[in-house]
Amino acid sequence: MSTAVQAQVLIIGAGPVGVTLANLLGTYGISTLIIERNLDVLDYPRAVGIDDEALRTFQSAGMADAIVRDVIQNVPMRMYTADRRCFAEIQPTTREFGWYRRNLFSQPLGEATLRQGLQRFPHVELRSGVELLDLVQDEQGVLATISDAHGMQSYLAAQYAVGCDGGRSTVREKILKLPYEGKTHPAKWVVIECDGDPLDAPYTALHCEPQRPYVCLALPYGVRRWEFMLFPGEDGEQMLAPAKVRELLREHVADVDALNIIRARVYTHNSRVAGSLVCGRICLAGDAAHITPPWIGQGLNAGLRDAFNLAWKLAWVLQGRMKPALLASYHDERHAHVKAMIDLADLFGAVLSQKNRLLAWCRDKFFLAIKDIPRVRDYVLQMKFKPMPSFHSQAVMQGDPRNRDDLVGRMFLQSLVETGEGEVMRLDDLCGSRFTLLSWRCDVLPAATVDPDLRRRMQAFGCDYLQGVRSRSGARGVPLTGSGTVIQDHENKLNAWFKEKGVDWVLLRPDRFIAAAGRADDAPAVMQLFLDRVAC
Ligand SMILES: O=C(O)CCc1cccc(O)c1
Repeated sequence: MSTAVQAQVLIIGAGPVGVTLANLLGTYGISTLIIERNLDVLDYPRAVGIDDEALRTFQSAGMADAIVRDVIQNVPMRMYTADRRCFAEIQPTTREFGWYRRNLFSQPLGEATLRQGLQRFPHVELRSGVELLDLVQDEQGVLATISDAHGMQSYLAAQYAVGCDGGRSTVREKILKLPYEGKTHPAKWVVIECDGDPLDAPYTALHCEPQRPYVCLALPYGVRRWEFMLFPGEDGEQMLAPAKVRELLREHVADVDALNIIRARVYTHNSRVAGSLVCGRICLAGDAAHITPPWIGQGLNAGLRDAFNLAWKLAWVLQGRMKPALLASYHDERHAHVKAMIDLADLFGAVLSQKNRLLAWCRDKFFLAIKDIPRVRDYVLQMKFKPMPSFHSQAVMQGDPRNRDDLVGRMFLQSLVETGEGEVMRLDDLCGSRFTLLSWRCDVLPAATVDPDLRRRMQAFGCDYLQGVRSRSGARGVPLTGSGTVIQDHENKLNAWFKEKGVDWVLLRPDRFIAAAGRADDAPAVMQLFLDRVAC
């Protein structure tokens, strides 16, 4: 067996989270090796929901447009009472982060697209048919023992490893021996899919019928999915018999015998999170780190948030820009949010899959009674119940009076901006894989007064300076200049945001979270402080 440093990062598991992480690391210039036990992408859809934060993550990896080609965007979710009246609809109108908030995708197609994305990077390699046998770490790095498809064992060395190896993660269970805290819900569900969608129902429908709660949704390219709850005493495997499957569908389609059923599977809902997401040089992401019931379509999205949060931190540490201790912020920032999402999904599940007829009747009466109260309707319709990440960690600048703590740790909006060359583009595409100091209608780093060493430190840290101005400000045809790169607010959204928040600048991380924010005069001092805290 031979040992060589194979990569800066070793990813175990090439599911959607592992491959997204590899795409992001590839974008940041990090040599990455991703190993996967299976030879191919699994050919059946599991997760279906892709939200706006996930699309923003793909955008950062240069993959959003390719992914969206196979996505149904802006799909509502409706909830129905026991007697089939719609008592709530979720269809957010916001595109605050540049994308629709509720979208449905086909996981096998999405994964194939993400794998194609890896081919852009000579420094990223995917090895399939490879199983992890062991993983050890010391102060220098990690060493994996692997076995290939022929049973040949060898070693792989890397500086960091990330376990993206699913709910039954070897990295979490066998290597790190971490608890997977939470519960497995007692009810099993049968998931059935057919092609040639027989229904005209382009939304996700949650049917809260106590006699058998079920979910019905439309996936890309004419696939229709149903998920039926099973009752105690109903055997999952027996319910997959073709006659049983058609029996489940009989009252939901006109001609059940004409359906082309392409798959039927049994699954259980889990609500679990690993005790820690960072153990020295080994991290966990995706289902290896947490697992969420599907009710609010957040399982995969949570994993993609992990990838976005972790990728730049690994890159900055590996490139010697950021202190390695800052990697701990990955756990701090993700663990709390994941827990909040799981709790919300559990609450949805408990309310919507109520089997007690009296309680279900009370629920329906209650929701029907409040559904037309404008504030309630807006709260549900706009998905305001969704817990948005809000970080308090070492990787954001909290606790300095010159800094706006209430804005720090939240995701910044994304709008269209116009460059000096007149090109209209999404803000994130302009920020690229960097930190961005974005000022609004002022120069917060004027060359005449600001220590040139600060600009040098920012540059070395990987931070650019953009100066935002109102659209069509200045004289017609005269280029706008400043000590930063001047951009125009193409949609007037930055103007509204900065006006409402009352700050003159924000410091954006590569994952588009606000690391610091404040008034013009304070920017140089806060920037110095931030760099003192995080930079090497
Ligand atoms: O977000 C969506 O539209 C789907 C959410 C969902 C709910 C219940 C089951 C499931 O597989 C997905």
